[in-house]
Amino acid sequence: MNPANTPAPSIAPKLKGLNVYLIGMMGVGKTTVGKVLAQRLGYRFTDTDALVEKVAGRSIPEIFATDGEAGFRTLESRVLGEVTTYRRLVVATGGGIVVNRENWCHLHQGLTVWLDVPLDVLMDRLEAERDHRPLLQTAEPRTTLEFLLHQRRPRYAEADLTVTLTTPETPDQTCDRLLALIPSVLKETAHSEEPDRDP
Ligand SMILES: Nc1ncnc2c1ncn2[C@@H]1O[C@H](COP(=O)(O)OP(=O)(O)O)[C@@H](O)[C@H]1O
Ligand SMILES: O=C(O)C1=C[C@@H](OP(=O)(O)O)[C@@H](O)[C@H](O)C1
Ligand SMILES: [Mg+2]
Repeated sequence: MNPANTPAPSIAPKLKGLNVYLIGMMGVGKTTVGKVLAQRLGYRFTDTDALVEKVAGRSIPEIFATDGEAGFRTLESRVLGEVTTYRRLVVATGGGIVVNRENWCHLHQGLTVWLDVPLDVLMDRLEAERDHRPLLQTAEPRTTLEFLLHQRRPRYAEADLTVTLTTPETPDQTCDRLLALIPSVLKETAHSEEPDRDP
């Protein structure tokens, strides 16, 4: 296992340029862990939420307010399609990206990783950040989160890898466990090496 913050040079070549897509509920740490993972792999990091905001020129709450969830999902699918034309990316996705079946055509081109974190931990983490998550602007955010997780769990379970948080750990420790699991799902012959393309 790698000590925290050290690169993982032996894993990156095994990925042969495949993008890594982090999926899971709001608050599981896709954005936070994704940044660390990219650093460790020597990959670039991107976040579909940030790309949606850039394309729209508005924040996610503003997009939901003006165009509704449907408008947001259209933009999200579009940026995901664009992201998949690049290689060597760690991609933090938005929690609901798994719901649209067509998005899986893109996600399945890379390695998908479900970060699974208990609901209580999610609620604690999201308490101070609910303003940034329009879907949690309800009278009973915990019930909402529980309902969404129930609906989405079968989709998240389609990931190539699952990393479940059982005890509190840092994003680096989550990365350690994830990096250790990656070789188990990579076939030696899968995906030939191709040169990088500039964005
Ligand atoms: N391993 C962790 N331990 C404690 N807090 C974390 C951890 N990972 C993420 N967080 C915190 O949880 C919140 C949500 O994390 P974020 O990366 O935005 O999740 P997501 O992108 O999955 O919605 C942030 O405040 C972040 O600092
Ligand atoms: O779960 C969802 O449907 C959403 C999750 C958010 O991203 P995070 O999962 O990064 O919070 C963001 O895409 C949007 O608010 C909708
Ligand atoms: Mg995020």
